[in-house]
Amino acid sequence: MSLDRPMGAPRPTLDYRDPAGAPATTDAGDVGPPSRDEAERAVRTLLRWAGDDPDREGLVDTPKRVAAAFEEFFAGYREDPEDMLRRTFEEVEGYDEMVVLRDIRLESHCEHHMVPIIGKAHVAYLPNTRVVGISKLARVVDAYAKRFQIQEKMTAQIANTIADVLQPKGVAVVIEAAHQCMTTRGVHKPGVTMVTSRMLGAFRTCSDTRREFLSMIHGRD
Ligand SMILES: Nc1nc2c(ncn2[C@@H]2O[C@H](COP(=O)(O)OP(=O)(O)OP(=O)(O)O)[C@@H](O)[C@H]2O)c(=O)[nH]1
Ligand SMILES: [Zn+2]
Repeated sequence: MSLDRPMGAPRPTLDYRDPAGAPATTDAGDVGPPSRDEAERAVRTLLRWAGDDPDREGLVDTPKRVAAAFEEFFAGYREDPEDMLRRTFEEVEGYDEMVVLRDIRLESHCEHHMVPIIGKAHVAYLPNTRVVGISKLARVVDAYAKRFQIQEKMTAQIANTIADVLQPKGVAVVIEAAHQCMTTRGVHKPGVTMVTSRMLGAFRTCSDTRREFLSMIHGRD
């Protein structure tokens, strides 16, 4: 079944570290993944650029630590979100009501400034005979969050992947997040939260369904 997809259906793109993908080339002529040593040297350069001495005791291991931190922050490039949703369960006694996972902690990085985007995601779907393990919905959120992102794209990617793999009657994703590029630099507006949503299928076409979802994520006691 096809879901209403007004903005097209971008598929997850393979990154340069995926063996199945072609190596990416940049304007600087870089091809393929840099070595860890290159990455650490780049961090040294940034430390010097910031005005500090990368050889002083407190900073000497920082390039190593930053490289290791990047492996955590950007683990999503090594994950396949579609694969996470392949295992489903059918013995649900005909359960066909909305399944909502709310308040999923979201940790991402802004692709413009490489600083954190911190917030929460709410994900819902209307099952079409099959359900998926709920942890998998949170894993899909992580797989897209742990990349360089803008919030709109991340919201759409999560919803589109769930729609493509589970083929449910509808999918809804809402993300509420604070962007450190706005709170700790630039325009300096602490407390501002960006809210994005992607509604597909019944969540898009049926206002009652959408309202039920929104009241489940916001109308709490
Ligand atoms: N739509 C959208 N914009 C974002 C997101 N994250 C950061 N931005 C914005 O991306 C824009 C980048 O603007 P530029 O003018 O290229 O960069 P800049 O000079 O650093 O801009 P300022 O942040 O205004 O200082 C800024 O307005 C950011 O607030 C996001 O997830 N979605
Ligand atoms: Zn930013």
